[in-house]
Amino acid sequence: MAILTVSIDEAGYEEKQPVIHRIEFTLHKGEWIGIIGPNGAGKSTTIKALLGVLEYVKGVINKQEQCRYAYIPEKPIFYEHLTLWEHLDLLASINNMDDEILINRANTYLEAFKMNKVKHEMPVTFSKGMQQKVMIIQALLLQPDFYIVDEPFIGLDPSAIKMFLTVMEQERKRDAGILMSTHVLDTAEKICDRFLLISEGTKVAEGTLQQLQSTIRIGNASLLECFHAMAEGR
Ligand SMILES: Nc1ncnc2c1ncn2[C@@H]1O[C@H](COP(=O)(O)OP(=O)(O)OP(=O)(O)O)[C@@H](O)[C@H]1O
Repeated sequence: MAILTVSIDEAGYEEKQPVIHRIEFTLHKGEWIGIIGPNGAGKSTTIKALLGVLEYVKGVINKQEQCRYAYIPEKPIFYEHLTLWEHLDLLASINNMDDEILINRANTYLEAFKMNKVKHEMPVTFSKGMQQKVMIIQALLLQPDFYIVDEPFIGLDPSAIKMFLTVMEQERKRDAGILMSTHVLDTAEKICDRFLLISEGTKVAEGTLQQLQSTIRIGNASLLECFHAMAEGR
C-alpha cells in the first residue's frame, strides 16, 4: 500500500531558480527506497521538499492520512541545555507517549547503540557519530509509519552501522517504509528494494537493481556501475 506519493514538477530555494524538476515516485509500506545521485544532484533538496521546509515547491506530495513519519537528518540538531534523556522525554511527551513505553523503548535502543552510559549528558557535547545515534534513537522511539533518512552511514562506526541496519530491518518487518539518501552504494545495493537515481536535479532512473541493470544492459552490474553509467556518464 502506498504511504507517500510524490509528484514534484519543480522545486527550489527560490521560485525563480528551481533546482529540482520532475521528481516522481511512490513509497509503499515495508519498502526501503534508496535515493542515490552525485554531489549536488538534488537528493537533500528533494527531502526538504517532502519535509515542507523548502521555499518553493510546485507539485503534489501526498502522505497517506494519519501516517506519521520520522526524519533522521544528516546534520543533527539539539537543544543546548537538555540531556539525551531529556530529549527523549520531551519527544515522548509531545507525542503523548506513555512513560512505560518511553522507558522500555528508550532503554532498548540506548542499549543497542551503546549510549546508556551517556544518557544524562548533553548531546551538544557528543561526537558526530554519537549525535547521529541520538537522532536515530529519537526516530525509533516514535515507531512511525515511515522514515526519511539523509545519509546515515557517514560518521557511524561499523558496529553502529550494523545496529542501524538491524533495527531498520526490524522496522521494515513492522511494515514501516524507509526513504534513504546515501552515497554508500555497496550497502544500499544489499538493503534497498528499489532505487531512485537523481542527477542534475531530475530523476534519471527508478527501479530494482535488476531493472537498472537491464536499462544499462549489463546483467551483473553493481549499483555503482549502474550509477556511473546512468548518472555520471550523462
Ligand atoms: N540552501 C541552499 N540555497 C540555495 N541553493 C542550494 C541550497 N542547498 C543546496 N542548494 C543547491 O541545490 C542543488 C542540489 O543540492 P542538494 O543539496 O539537494 O544536493 P545533494 O544531491 O543532496 O548533494 P550531496 O550529495 O552533495 O549532499 C545544488 O545545486 C546546490 O547548490
